[in-house]
Amino acid sequence: MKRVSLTQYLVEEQRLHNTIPAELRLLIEVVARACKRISYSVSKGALGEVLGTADTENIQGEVQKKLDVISNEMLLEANEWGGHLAAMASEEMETIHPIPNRYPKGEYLLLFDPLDGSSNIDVNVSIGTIFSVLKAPEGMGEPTEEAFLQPGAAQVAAGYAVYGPQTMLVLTTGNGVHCFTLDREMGSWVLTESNMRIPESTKEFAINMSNKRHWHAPVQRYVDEMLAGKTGARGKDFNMRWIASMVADVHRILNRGGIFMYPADMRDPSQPGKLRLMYEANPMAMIVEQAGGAATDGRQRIMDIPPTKLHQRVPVFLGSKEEVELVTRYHADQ
Ligand SMILES: O=P(O)(O)OC[C@H]1O[C@](O)(COP(=O)(O)O)[C@@H](O)[C@@H]1O
Ligand SMILES: [Mg+2]
Ligand SMILES: [Mg+2]
Repeated sequence: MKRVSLTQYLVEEQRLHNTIPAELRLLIEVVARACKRISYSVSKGALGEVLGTADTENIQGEVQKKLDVISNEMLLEANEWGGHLAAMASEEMETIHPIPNRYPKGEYLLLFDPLDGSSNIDVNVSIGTIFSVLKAPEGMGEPTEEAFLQPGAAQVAAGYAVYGPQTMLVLTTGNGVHCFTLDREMGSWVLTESNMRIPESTKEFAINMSNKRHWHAPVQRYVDEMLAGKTGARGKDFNMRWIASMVADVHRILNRGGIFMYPADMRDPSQPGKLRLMYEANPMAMIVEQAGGAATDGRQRIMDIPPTKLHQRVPVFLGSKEEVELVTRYHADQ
């Protein structure tokens, strides 16, 4: 197999398609380097004293795990002096993190969920890092939170690293979705799959079924019809998977199809769903669409939602196109 490294891929992509200016390439390489460091920490587990809680809460009132904090620090530290960013924002921080004045600055904004799937850290199940890159608005001056409030359609790059049996980096810069596997001996990311495509139809769904009693009618209807199997309205049997790490669930769907759902429910109208628009839904929506799938909040395309705040939550339905369109239609029927 001819080995193509992440750097070679990025340089070649710019040469052929002009989609990755040097600044963006260097920024992606810094993020990938930070993910490599996170991967090494994750794999050390108890030996690296990285498991367990940090005894702190993040802005969303969630108890932080040590690895949430460590991964956040690694991403901040790596990207602060890279010279390609104006500011960063993280699921784990209350507000934005402008690049300190002692470092050179650039024209991009970086958002991340440093450690996705926190509940799986201590049980040795796949977890990940999700990131999204925006261009700072022209003439922004000092970075503000408002500068980050751009719809997902404005993303110039999005990706995730999954720390599983293998560590992989899945990336899009708007020209397909490509997967790189970490070669631990060489310390490099190697292109192992180009132009990933999500099958349009599927027989597999992912949802936290324990919330069923709280769901709204369209989601009840959609899932009930799948559960009814061959003799029900859908005329086929469905299988279910729920890893409880969005990164790992989306990675499965990218590889073999399926629909992933984290709907809003009737518990707390002030919290429409669990997942965050800026750090989870938007980057994953860009990846899924670039792979031929679809991503909605049940009513509209996720990437068209105008963000109103940094830590905004949204309902998420993403994956194989036919299924996402069907559950979105059920919402419209209501
Ligand atoms: O605990 P639940 O309800 O199954 O939720 C699982 C979902 O929560 C998340 O873990 C939220 O992400 P964080 O771990 O970054 O907070 C998703 O990765 C996952 O899909
Ligand atoms: Mg997450
Ligand atoms: Mg997280």
